[in-house]
Amino acid sequence: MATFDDDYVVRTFSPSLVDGKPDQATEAWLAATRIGFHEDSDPDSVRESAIGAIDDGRVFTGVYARNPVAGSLGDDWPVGTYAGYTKSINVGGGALVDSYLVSDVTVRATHRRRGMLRHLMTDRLAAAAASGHALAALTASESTIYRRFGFGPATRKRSIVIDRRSPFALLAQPGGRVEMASPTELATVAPRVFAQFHATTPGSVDRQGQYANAYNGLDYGTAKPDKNVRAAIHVPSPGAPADGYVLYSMVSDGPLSVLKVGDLVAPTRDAFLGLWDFLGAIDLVDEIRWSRAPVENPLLHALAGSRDLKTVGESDHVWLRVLDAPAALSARPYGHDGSLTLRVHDKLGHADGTFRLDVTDGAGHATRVGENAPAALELDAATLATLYLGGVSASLLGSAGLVAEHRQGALGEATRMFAQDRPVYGVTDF
Ligand SMILES: CC(=O)SCCNC(=O)CCNC(=O)[C@H](O)C(C)(C)COP(=O)(O)OP(=O)(O)OC[C@H]1O[C@@H](n2cnc3c(N)ncnc32)[C@H](O)[C@@H]1OP(=O)(O)O
Repeated sequence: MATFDDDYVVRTFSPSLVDGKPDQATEAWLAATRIGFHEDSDPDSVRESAIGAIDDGRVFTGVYARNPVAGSLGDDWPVGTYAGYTKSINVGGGALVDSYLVSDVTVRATHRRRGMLRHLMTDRLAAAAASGHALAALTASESTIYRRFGFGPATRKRSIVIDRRSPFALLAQPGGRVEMASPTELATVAPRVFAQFHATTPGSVDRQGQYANAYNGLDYGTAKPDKNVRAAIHVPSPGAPADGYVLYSMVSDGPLSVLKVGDLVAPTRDAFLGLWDFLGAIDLVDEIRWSRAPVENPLLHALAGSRDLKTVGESDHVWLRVLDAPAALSARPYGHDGSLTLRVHDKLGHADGTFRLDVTDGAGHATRVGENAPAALELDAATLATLYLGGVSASLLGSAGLVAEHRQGALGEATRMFAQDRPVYGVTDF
């Protein structure tokens, strides 16, 4: 029986431009990912993706058929694609951990279910672990694919709709002031505000280079002027730099006039409430829709008419993967002191073993201990990833049947230890 290597050759390379355009390998790789995600091959989008990928330091991996069928897409078009790069993740208390991000995973329909994803994921995660990454992360197209590779859902997002046909009023008046901003102003404000959000929000993933398009009033994908987008900034006091911003646009949905919140980044209470006060004050709006709302949303509690806010969807957002358990567990701060021994099962091996976590004055120190050391909790690598960030409690994961408690009270202890002092949330799509 033919092996993977008989049929395919795997090439890993850095994307590059020649005379401002993606070189042949880069262009073919990007065009192939667009087939996988049902996106068009607009040359502007392909160029912008290449520029963004270079800015991020992405490494592309392509799987190429050794014997392509005559007349099929060119030999330089991969039948499988995969990208990896490094960005930081806030793991709590302002601790940022450089993590290995996985993106653009596609396998051509004519080559699927032959183990190509498994081959790529196994090989690339091993390389990421060998290069010293303690964590990997991705956002998933489907929720049933990545658990088998040790990824667990770590942050969630909500889609909300606010009925603006009822009066919009906040219970507390925010400080500071909101004004509409020009795209040029936003290009300076947005990266700084996001950096503040990223430094203070557990679960935040640093943003990729292509976000600069949105900050400049351009379409994220094509870098063409986005004529529908509007921007506003929040300023905490006269003359102070802006500490929050929102990008939004108006769309029609049948008879409804809808304000769509595109990107709202507000690291402070006043910025968050001030920007919402502004959005709620815009006339000729029937609904406000926001698809990146936090699960623990202050707006629900801030609204006088809280029933006007409806959650219309919720899903997993960032999936984490622990590649080095002692390093990852030692990197984040903890809400409660204590000691826990965790037995972790990991089919890919990276986080497999028994680990003792000691927390003193909120600082964690984790070490690998002997396989036979008595463990208080037992879980698989995907569940460890979910537990790690603190967005889901150990007790809840225990109730879901994902953590076995071998010492009475250990689930409660882990719940207190892993709790974050701020809601776990992120505003980066990658
Ligand atoms: C991080 C990201 O980029 S998310 C985006 C992922 N890409 C997409 O959704 C684009 C469209 N889909 C595809 O390109 C492909 O179908 C992929 C990448 C999802 C799967 O690629 P394949 O090469 O067919 O997967 P492969 O044959 O290696 O399967 C590996 C395992 O995952 C499972 N699997 C693969 N696809 C799916 C799926 N859609 N749902 C559930 N399980 C799946 C397989 O059953 C197999 O399980 P096993 O090894 O435990 O028996």
